[in-house]
Amino acid sequence: MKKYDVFVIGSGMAGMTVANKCAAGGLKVGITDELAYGGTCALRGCDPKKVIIGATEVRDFAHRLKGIGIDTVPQVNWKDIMAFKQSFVNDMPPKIEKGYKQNGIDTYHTAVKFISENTLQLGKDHITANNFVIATGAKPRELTFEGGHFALSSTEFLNMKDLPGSMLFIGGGYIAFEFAHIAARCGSKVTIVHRGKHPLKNFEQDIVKHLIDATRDLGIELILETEVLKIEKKNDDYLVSGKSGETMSEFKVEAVFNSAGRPPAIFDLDLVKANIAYSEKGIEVNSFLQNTTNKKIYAAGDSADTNGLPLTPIAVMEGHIVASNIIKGNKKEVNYPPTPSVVFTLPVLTGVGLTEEQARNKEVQYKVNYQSAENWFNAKRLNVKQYAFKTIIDKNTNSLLGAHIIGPNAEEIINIFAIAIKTGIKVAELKKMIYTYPTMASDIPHMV
Ligand SMILES: Cc1cc2nc3c(=O)[nH]c(=O)nc-3n(C[C@H](O)[C@H](O)[C@H](O)COP(=O)(O)OP(=O)(O)OC[C@H]3O[C@@H](n4cnc5c(N)ncnc54)[C@H](O)[C@@H]3O)c2cc1C
Ligand SMILES: NC(=O)c1ccc[n+]([C@@H]2O[C@H](COP(=O)([O-])OP(=O)(O)OC[C@H]3O[C@@H](n4cnc5c(N)ncnc54)[C@H](O)[C@@H]3O)[C@@H](O)[C@H]2O)c1
Repeated sequence: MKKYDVFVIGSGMAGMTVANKCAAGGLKVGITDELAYGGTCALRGCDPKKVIIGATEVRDFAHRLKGIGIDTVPQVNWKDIMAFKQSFVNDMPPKIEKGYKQNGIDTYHTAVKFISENTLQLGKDHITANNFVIATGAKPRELTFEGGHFALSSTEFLNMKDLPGSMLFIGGGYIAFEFAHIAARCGSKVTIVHRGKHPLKNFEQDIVKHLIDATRDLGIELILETEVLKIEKKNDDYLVSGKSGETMSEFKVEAVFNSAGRPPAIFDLDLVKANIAYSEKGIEVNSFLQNTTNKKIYAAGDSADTNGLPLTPIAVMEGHIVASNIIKGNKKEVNYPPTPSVVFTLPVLTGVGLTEEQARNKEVQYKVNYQSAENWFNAKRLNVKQYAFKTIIDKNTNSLLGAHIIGPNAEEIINIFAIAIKTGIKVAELKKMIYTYPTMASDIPHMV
């Protein structure tokens, strides 16, 4: 039986970070993944999505300036942008595996299961290790209603050879909004069906309202307070049934996508055999990211039940903490800085720190600046309809508690607000900074 100091399950951002750092720290490391090395972000998430969005940004910008400087709005060439996207995806797995080999890491390509507290079944082989790291990420929620299996995943969206003429997204979260905007700008007729009253429920709802307007302006049908309960195949189409109160509604589309959430990918690992405590949210861990019941086990990224958001930078951060605790003993406790989060629609929606509702529920005196900035120079020169912000300021310390923006380049600007919250810089100081002009950042002093 092969024995390792550390064996990592899952080669996404979390697993890769742990494996490379532990190997650099002199430990004997093995890693396995049931899919190609690279994980969700690089192969079927953030990166390929962002490459495709590049093309839709050109179309969106041209559309805004049509008749005021631009004559024709270009079409997105789906096949070409998909080929460009694929060039990034194809590069990753061999590059990552080469890096592992150079670092002396043993590489495997098999799904694993625990057979005891310190043994894994890997194909026909057994492997033992002083520490195991569960970094298996998350998978699309299984849709258990009738015909749920007809719904395609976000991965299948990112691999579509041709764009269907119409499509429906189940659930109104990140994936639905981002992919719906891509598809609508590439010419598909899109519907989003969300069960709750408020889509993107963890974002500042006054800012989400502007995205709802922009989404409907784009021609996307956004159906709220409706739960999808059935999908039927009707010749080449799908009939999707939803329920809102006592009212049933039906939608006929060429493709249906499952954007109903992503639970942790831990339920096939036979965790009980290894005495590993877990919940629906992931592997249960203490502040060192070590499992609460089996001390040989650590977890990082989307598969760990932590207070960190299921986002790439958090997976990387947790990976570093796990590696450090394995190498040097439990010394580093996880402590999440203010985490900016982005919905890559056009316009971009983003936020960091407390929402107004969260501030209300805390014992803190705060003031709110909420304003539409559609008449500001930046909105007018770019001809954007949706540009708005909400900042929440602690009245006692005069520092920022939260910032929420929809508008051009908001995905970049929000990082400045994240630094402001983390450092506790006074609003007066933030206002006194010199910002390049005319840029989106030059609006910051007027937002606080
Ligand atoms: C469509 C989409 C878009 C996203 N966009 C963004 C974004 O723009 N920004 C952002 O910050 N985050 C984004 N995310 C979230 C981000 O991708 C994840 O938070 C991040 O990839 C988590 O990294 P991880 O290492 O925990 O898991 P993963 O990257 O999912 O890696 C886990 C790996 O474990 C493997 N695995 C699972 N089970 C087993 C098993 N039993 N045996 C062996 N291997 C196994 C999987 O094959 C996978 O490769 C997006 C997610 C999706 C789905
Ligand atoms: N830009 C980004 O950072 C980014 C982009 C994409 C995905 N992600 C990550 O991926 C995760 C999963 O994204 P997601 O969009 O699938 O999930 P999500 O959790 O953001 O949203 C899913 C929504 O679907 C609703 N829903 C579930 N079943 C339904 C049904 N039968 N009918 C109607 N509505 C239903 C839920 O109420 C929920 O609000 C996110 O939590 C995020 O961490 C991040």
